[in-house]
Amino acid sequence: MEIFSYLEEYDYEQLVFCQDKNSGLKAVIAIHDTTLGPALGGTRMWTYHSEKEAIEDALRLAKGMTYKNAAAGLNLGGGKAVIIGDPKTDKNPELFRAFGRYVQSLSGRYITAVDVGTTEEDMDLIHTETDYVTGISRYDGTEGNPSPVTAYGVYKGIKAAANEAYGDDSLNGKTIAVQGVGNVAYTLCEFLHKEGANLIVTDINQEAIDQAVEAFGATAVDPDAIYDVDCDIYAPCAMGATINDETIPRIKARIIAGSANNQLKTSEHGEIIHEKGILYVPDYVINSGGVINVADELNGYNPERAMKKVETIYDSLNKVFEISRRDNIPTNIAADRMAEERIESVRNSRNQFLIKEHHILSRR
Ligand SMILES: NC(=O)c1ccc[n+]([C@@H]2O[C@H](COP(=O)([O-])OP(=O)(O)OC[C@H]3O[C@@H](n4cnc5c(N)ncnc54)[C@H](O)[C@@H]3O)[C@@H](O)[C@H]2O)c1
Ligand SMILES: CC(C)C[C@H](N)C(=O)O
Repeated sequence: MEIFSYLEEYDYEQLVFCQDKNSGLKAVIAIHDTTLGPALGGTRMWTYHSEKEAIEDALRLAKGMTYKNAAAGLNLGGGKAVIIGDPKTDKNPELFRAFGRYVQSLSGRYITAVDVGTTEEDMDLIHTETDYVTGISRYDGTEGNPSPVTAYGVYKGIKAAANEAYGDDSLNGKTIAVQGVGNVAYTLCEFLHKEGANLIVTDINQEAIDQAVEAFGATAVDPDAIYDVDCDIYAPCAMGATINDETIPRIKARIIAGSANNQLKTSEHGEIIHEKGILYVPDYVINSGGVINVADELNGYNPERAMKKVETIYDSLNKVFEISRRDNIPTNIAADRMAEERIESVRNSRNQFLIKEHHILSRR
């Protein structure tokens, strides 16, 4: 991988390598674009098979956050961090403190949060070294964990998609195949079950499957079988790139809508499913509830205000569907257009020199 040519191709601003021998920290922070404000995005801890895989993940996820934050109407840019390691066995307080010091060294250009493999407790440890962290436990009413709010936004987004595809947003009687029943998807299943949807679930963790079967009367299938099931909606809620050449011919759903980041292996896969008549709900729009929630901490957390903003995911998706229909383009391209227009309009209005720019964090 030629790093500088990759950064240039997708216009990344900064890539930071963080190493601390004592704690075993090996992390990468990627900052994609700070036109709209400081880059906000979570920290993922994962057992990457290679350093290249970790760098690529950080870069792809950071770009996704630029689009997510822009589409959600937040005054924030996009960034993401990955820590190389097994979240079950490689965590220690010093590792997160060391990581926190690297976040602090960026002076607010990057603000971190929870992602796969990290928790509110980890954010608290990071917070001992830096203020540039959200999702910590001191905020009343949130518990710091954005997953339930993300789940609510995904639920609203699935309803918007049902309305677009079927002319009615009720999910009663719809069969929904949920891939990965972790933090977000378990709460999502609660909403879907309450509304009368039939659930098919899978996970690589048998305990998570058992819980969903027990609580929601879900039907369990093996991880690879989820692509073959008869369903109305496929909800990818585990890792990315599950919509690819191998899986598309197998997916029978009319709608693809879930919480996972970077669901499409490449943008071209969005075109292929569009041509097949599958309604793809752009991941970074439907799963923006969590970042909307933690971003509210930057203004002094107000749960009602945060939830009101999360409700707007329904309307944002309607806008995406409208652009897609109007211009006859895939929904992923329509969402990109919406986000890029917002970034460009701010970029163009920021052409005056200011001695000291106003900073979103100045209110903290
Ligand atoms: N937590 C949030 O607020 C939030 C916000 C936006 C996006 N997301 C994205 O949503 C997805 C889920 O996040 P989460 O916080 O629920 O994570 P999580 O780790 O709690 O849940 C993921 C689940 O997927 C399972 N899984 C992993 N690989 C699998 C596979 N191949 N097949 C089936 N199951 C598999 C895991 O065992 C786990 O139960 C991630 O892609 C994350 O980036 C999360
Ligand atoms: C809470 C967010 C800042 C991070 C979250 N994992 C996301 O991808 O949106």
